[in-house]
Amino acid sequence: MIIPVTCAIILFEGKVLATQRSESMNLPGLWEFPGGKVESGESPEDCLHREIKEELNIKIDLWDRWDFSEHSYQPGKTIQLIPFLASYKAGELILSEHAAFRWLGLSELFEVNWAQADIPIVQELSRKWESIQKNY
Ligand SMILES: Nc1nc2c([nH]c(=O)n2[C@H]2C[C@H](O)[C@@H](COP(=O)(O)OP(=O)(O)OP(=O)(O)O)O2)c(=O)[nH]1
Repeated sequence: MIIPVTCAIILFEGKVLATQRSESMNLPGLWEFPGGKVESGESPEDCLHREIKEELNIKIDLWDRWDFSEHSYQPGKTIQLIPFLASYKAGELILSEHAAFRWLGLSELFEVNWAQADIPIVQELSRKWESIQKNY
């Protein structure tokens, strides 16, 4: 089974938002880009706007969609993580599900314990960091 999950790489003032999964979530304590499972009939973009509003109470603008990263945490169940580059638009950040958040700069990207599926995305972000900062 492949489970499509969207996530937002949210940029603001030269940093990127990372959120820590709480004890009530799967993969507790691990860090991720916020987002969630795509519901049936929903576009990845609509899913991301909905999840970000629910989880963080903020609005974002979506930019590029990046290639997905796949990881199987359990046999027979593969997470297909679909990343979108995004920027913070409006609203006060209030966590409703996560345990914590951090705005990370380039040198801090690997300070947190990322969920496995996120690691290739964080590596890509690190490689593209300078050009991304020029464009967004
Ligand atoms: N949102 C998100 N989930 C991720 C990331 N990396 C990663 O492995 N995952 C995994 C954790 C979960 O197994 C799954 C997403 O499920 P979720 O629990 O966040 O999504 P959801 O709120 O729609 O799910 P549910 O509680 O309604 O079942 O994908 C990531 O960067 N962001």
